This record gives sequence, C-alpha cells and structure tokens, in this order.
Amino acid sequence: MDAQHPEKKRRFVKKKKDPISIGTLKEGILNGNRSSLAKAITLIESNAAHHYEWGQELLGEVMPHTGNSLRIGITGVPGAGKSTFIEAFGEMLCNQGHSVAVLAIDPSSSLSGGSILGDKTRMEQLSKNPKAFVRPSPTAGTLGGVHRKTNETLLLCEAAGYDIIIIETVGVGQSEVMVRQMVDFFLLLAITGAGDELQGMKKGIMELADAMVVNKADGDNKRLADKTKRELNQILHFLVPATKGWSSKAYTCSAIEKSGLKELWDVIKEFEKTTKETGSFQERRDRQKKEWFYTMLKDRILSDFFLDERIKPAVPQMEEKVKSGDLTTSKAIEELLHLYKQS
Ligand SMILES: Nc1nc2c(ncn2[C@@H]2O[C@H](COP(=O)(O)OP(=O)(O)OP(=O)(O)O)[C@@H](O)[C@H]2O)c(=O)[nH]1
Repeated sequence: MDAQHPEKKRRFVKKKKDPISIGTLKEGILNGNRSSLAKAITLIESNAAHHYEWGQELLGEVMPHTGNSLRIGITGVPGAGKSTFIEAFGEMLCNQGHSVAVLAIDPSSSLSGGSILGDKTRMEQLSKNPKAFVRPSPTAGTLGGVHRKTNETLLLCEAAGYDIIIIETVGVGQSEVMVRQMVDFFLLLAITGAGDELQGMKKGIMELADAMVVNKADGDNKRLADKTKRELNQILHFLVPATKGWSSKAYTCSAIEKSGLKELWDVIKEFEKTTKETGSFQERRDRQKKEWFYTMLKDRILSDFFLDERIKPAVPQMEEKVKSGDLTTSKAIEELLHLYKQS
C-alpha cells in the first residue's frame, strides 16, 4: 500500500510506535519546542536517504521563519577557553532575555573519526538553561556534509526562535573559513604568552576576524593579556578588514571572572548596527546564500556523477588506463563525461 502512496510515506517519520508528521514537527519547532527541534536536527543529520528527504521537506516548510538571528562564529586554538567563554557569554545573553543556540563544528571528527570538541561533556551549565540550546558537532560524514548539516541546523534553530546563534569551531585551520561563510560576526579567541605573535594561527585566519579577544585576562596574567592585546591590535591594523566598513580590534576578557564580556557584547551590537546601516550585513548574507547555492549544487552534481550506475565501474577502469599510459588524463575524463551524459 505504501508503494502506491509514496507521498503519504514520505510525510511521516516512522518510529516504532509514534509516527511524527512533518506538520507536527514544524508546529513544534515554530512553538520553540526543544524536543521537536532535536528530532528535526536528527533528521537533518541522518545519512539515510529517506530522512534526508523528510529533513529537506521540513526545512522548506520552516524556511519563511528563518534569518532573524544574529549569527556569531567563535574559534580559538585548543585550550583558549572556548567552552568556558561560550558558557559565560551565553549565560549573560540569556540573562538579558536572549535565547541562544550553540552549534559546534569539529573538523577532527569528520577527518579522523576522533574528536577534539565532542569527547567530553561541554557547557553543562548552559545546556541546562531553558533559554539555551547546545548541540554538539555532527560526527559522521565529510567536512562538506558537516557544513550542510550545521547550516541547516542553524536555520532550524532560527525557526525555533533562537535570536543568537553561536557556531563554535576548534582553531586548527580546516573549518574557520567554513564557519566564516555561515556567520555575520566572527570572533577569534586568543591567549597570552604563546611565543610567536600569531600563536600558531595563520595570518589568514586573523583576516577572517571581526574582533579578537584575549581570554584569561585575570590574576597575574592580566598585564600580559593587555600586552598581547596591543600586539594583536598592531597586526590587525595592517590587515585587510574582514568586513567592509568595520575595523577589527583586539580586546581582553576573563571567561572565569566573567569580565570583559559585556564590553564585547557592546562591540558585537555596534557591529550589527553599523553593518546594517551601511548595507554590508545584508550584502554578506546575500553572498553567503549565493555561495551556499553553488556549494550545494557542486556537491549534488559530484555525488550524482560518482553514484551513477555506469560511471561507478568505469572510473576505476579509466584510472587503470591512465596509470598504464593507455589514455591521457584528459581523454579518460572526456570518455567518462560522454558516458555520464548518455546515462
Ligand atoms: N585563568 C583562566 N582560565 C581559563 C579561563 N577560561 C578558561 N580557562 C581554563 O582554560 C582551560 C581550557 O578551557 P576550555 O574552556 O576547556 O578551553 P578550550 O580547550 O578552548 O575549549 P574546548 O574546545 O572545550 O576544549 C580550562 O582549564 C579552563 O578552566 C579564564 O578566563 N581564565
């Protein structure tokens, strides 16, 4: 019977006893129901084809309710204090009446199967706050897959009414650009006394930042933190600004003492106000949507190509021919594309 009604089958998430309709999930999300949101994210993150379809259908339904948050990206080398900072910063925002969703991207989980961010229970306090929603990094799949899942989770969180979305990534170089492509404001968390002035961070990553904050500016470390802040400001002064019309600066804070957080929030609010006035806020959002469209299109074409029934066996054959010198690389590619276009 299901086979005769594919539409009907498609509209239901089949759990053993409790089928959930897309409509119910949508309603739950729009009412800010956390369990509906969590179920929807599970659909988005699932690698099963039918879940993917349901997830996309749901996303289409909630799309008109997205786009209303301020999206903040945070990165920093391991040990910079990201969890401590986000927990304190998130609590402060919740106390001010905001609702905050925290999503994580952990490149190590998709590249090696291990995880830098995900292994331990993180941000326990914030997770318990009724105005906050903390979601660990999707662990399975390629970095591109993690990108899609995080981007779609962000949209679901917006539909659920979270007005501040924080996307955290561990600062090891692979995922900063990806996060920058998803957020309005990008913050780099730094620490003092790491010897070389860029603390292992490439200049390219500093160029992505709308602000840097030297964490752990407390106790004996305070003076050193101020010194690092001055050094970073000197470097930032010579870099191309990450956002048109905004000059990125360095600040200090202590996540443990909860100092400097309010000042940093004032900087972010000022950024939002200025960039909305100049139009660069919307320009970036439009550019991100365009980039996202092309990323998804290329991903889709790639997987369609490599999963094609005729292409699958032909690729290793062509590879052998290229290796043995029977065919040039260009000729082998031409033959594969010819085959693909016929199928
Ligand atoms: N003195 C001081 N220590 C801090 C501060 N923030 C974090 N720490 C400490 O720095 C260490 C690392 O903090 P985490 O928040 O786990 O830092 P992280 O490694 O960037 O974060 P994860 O990505 O969660 O591993 C912990 O021992 C924290 O207690 C701070 O403001 N002052």
